Amino acid sequence: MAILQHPMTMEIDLLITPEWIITVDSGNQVLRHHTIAVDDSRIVGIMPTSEAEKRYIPRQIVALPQQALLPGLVNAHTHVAMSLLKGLADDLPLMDWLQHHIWPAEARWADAEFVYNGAQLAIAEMIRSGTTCFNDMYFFPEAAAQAADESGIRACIGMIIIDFPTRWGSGVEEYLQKGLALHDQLQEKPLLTTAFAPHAPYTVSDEPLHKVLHLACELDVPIHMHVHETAFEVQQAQAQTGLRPLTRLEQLGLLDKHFLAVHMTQLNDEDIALLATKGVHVIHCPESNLKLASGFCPVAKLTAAGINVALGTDGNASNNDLDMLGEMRTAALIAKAVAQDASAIPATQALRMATINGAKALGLDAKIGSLEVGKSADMIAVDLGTLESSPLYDPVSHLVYCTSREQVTHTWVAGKALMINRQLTTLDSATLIAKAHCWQQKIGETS
Ligand SMILES: CSC[C@H]1O[C@@H](n2cnc3c(O)ncnc32)[C@H](O)[C@@H]1O
Ligand SMILES: [Zn+2]
Repeated sequence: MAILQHPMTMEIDLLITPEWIITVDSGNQVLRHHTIAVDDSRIVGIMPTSEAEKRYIPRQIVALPQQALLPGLVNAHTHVAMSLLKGLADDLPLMDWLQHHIWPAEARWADAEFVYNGAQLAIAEMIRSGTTCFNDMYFFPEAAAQAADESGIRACIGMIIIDFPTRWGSGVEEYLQKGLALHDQLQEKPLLTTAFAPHAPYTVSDEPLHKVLHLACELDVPIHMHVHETAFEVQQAQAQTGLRPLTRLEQLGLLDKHFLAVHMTQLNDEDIALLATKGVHVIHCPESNLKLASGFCPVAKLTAAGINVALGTDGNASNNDLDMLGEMRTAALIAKAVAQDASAIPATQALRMATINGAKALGLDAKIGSLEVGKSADMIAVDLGTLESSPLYDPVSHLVYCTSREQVTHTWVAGKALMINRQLTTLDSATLIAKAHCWQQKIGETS
């Protein structure tokens, strides 16, 4: 028997009707009484609910009467495996923390299993706090890639370069060769991309940077590096070479729209003009910068100069969480203090930094970063009907200034639900906690 259908009806995977849709498109729209339609991993429609109900025959319907639906958060700089070192060494400045605590611990413990277990733990924390894409820099990137692939999260995996031998390899040539092999392998993984990740100006010499530049151009992938993180870094480079690190990178030809400069707490007006002219992306990690007392990134000045500023948590050993909602709030608050201007980085701008700006930095903005027809369905739902969120005049204000990560109820990547009503679908929390305790016992005994 033929079933009569509306002439325009279409079978699709999923219809979601939240209380608010925060698009983060160019108009920063906040829509009510609207529904989002998803099919085959992509957003196929955003329209008034009454219209969507007529137009689609969904295989699944999700009603979110208290929630805001927004693009998944993009953590544009992290070291996922370092979740296993969370709280191991606190209250120290960067170089003391790295040289006397973190590097020795990594030399002892950071093998493939450590990276795989740490990455799983971090990915679970990120999915639970609304991050749908992360940009990583760490040894054994193939283990982080495997954890990301199995979990269903989107990730940009760093092909690291550092001048000294580590458990992952004997030096630059081996790192490059292993990184390129991983890049080839990941071509068949639609959610995984790669970036070159030379560690920092003080740990990577000119020759490897030349090679990175050449290969990054050939493969058309971003380059991601810690730069101008502390005053000491800049002073030491000037004393040793006569050049500020950023000037050296410019002379090497690295600065362009493929370059992601992480931290950037030490910037003068000339540096800012250079970044703007070259189209460099700045990745701001305010909580790591605060905890290590590294300095303040002048985000309001960078934004005013037209520079794309995205947000990262940095690793769990310097933050000590991977909470992008919290990072967004810290970024908005600290920008006002640094600029001595309460209007610096308003809530809409902070939300863009945590979403579309991260997507732009990673070269993924045609795919993710906003809720628009044609983009991948990387989305999160946040409960704004809680006591803490009441009353509510402006959902974007609440998302930035008064929402905790426990209010994230659902997380989707490419249309697949990775968390439903706070239950992870691809990872088992109890197993991850047990594994973390095993590592804690091993590492704790020796530190
Ligand atoms: C080459 S793998 C990444 C390497 O970076 C270290 N690291 C973590 N956080 C920071 C930071 O804020 N500045 C510099 N280096 C950092 C991490 O421990 C790995 O050794
Ligand atoms: Zn870092």
